[in-house]
Amino acid sequence: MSKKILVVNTGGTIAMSVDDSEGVKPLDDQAVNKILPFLEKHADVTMKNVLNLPSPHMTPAIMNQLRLDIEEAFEQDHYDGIVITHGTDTLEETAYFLDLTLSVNVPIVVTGAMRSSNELGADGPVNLISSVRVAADSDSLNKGVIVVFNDEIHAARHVTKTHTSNVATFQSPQYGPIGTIAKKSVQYHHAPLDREHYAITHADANVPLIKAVAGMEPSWLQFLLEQQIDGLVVEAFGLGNLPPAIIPTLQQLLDKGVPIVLVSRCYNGQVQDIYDYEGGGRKLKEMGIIFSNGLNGQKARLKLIVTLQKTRTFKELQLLFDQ
Ligand SMILES: NC(=O)C[C@H](N)C(=O)O
Repeated sequence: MSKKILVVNTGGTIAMSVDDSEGVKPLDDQAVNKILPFLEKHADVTMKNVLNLPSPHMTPAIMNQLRLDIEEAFEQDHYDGIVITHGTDTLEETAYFLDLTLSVNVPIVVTGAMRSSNELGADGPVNLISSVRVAADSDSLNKGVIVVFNDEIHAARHVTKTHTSNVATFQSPQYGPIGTIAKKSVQYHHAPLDREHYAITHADANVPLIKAVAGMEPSWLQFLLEQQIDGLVVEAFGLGNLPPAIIPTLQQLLDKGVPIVLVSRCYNGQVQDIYDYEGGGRKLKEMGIIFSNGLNGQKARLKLIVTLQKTRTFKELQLLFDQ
């Protein structure tokens, strides 16, 4: 019997077309629907157009609404798997947010396209067919939310967009893909070891992300002191070190009870409390800054938005960021 798969469309280039001036725009009617007849060979597919957004318009609040829409659709009708089509710019963020929060125990696949629907060599149709095949494969159970793109399967926690235009843009720099898609089969090589789930109600915490650069001025960060923020993520240098000039600003935020999560600008490795000079990781740890374990900045921000609903205590947040 063929598996029941729900395809939830949210927009992105997969649902856009290129015009004569080479501008790419969202289509009124989602182009993804045209792919439906090609999916039916692989599963019993239902399509729902829930949004038609370029993914730079995505917000954590919209991601949370998407989670609720998926949970509601799943309650109404039991599906064997769910595929979400999404713009690639923030695809890793929505995939990771859903990985942390979605309480649906079937394969969840996120996909998209780098080339618009009417471009030669459009990658949307093949990515969508691969995603339906992966969602319908029982080996895809218990892998967390996965991203299927360019014949590869990636864990939401590790995948990131690495190229502005190449169809092989999605990579997991630290660990590689967890599986590949062959002409006739789906093959997993390994599974993500750590799975986390947080039951949340909303996703509206105000958490900015800042990136360290050489010669950073404290005045650039004045806005952090002037507005009410719930948390902060800082992309530090290398192993987790910062310019000493910004430390007093961070200390003021900590004194106000604002949790600060540290990640690295490097896309491999983890931040660690090693360097003992001014601004070095060891000093940052002593100040109470929370060290993340290998998440990139944009994902650490989402994890902080989610975990702030559980606790605001620095020590407890550190335990959650150790996972
Ligand atoms: N390839 C894409 O989907 C990029 C597009 N700007 C988006 O994220 O909506």
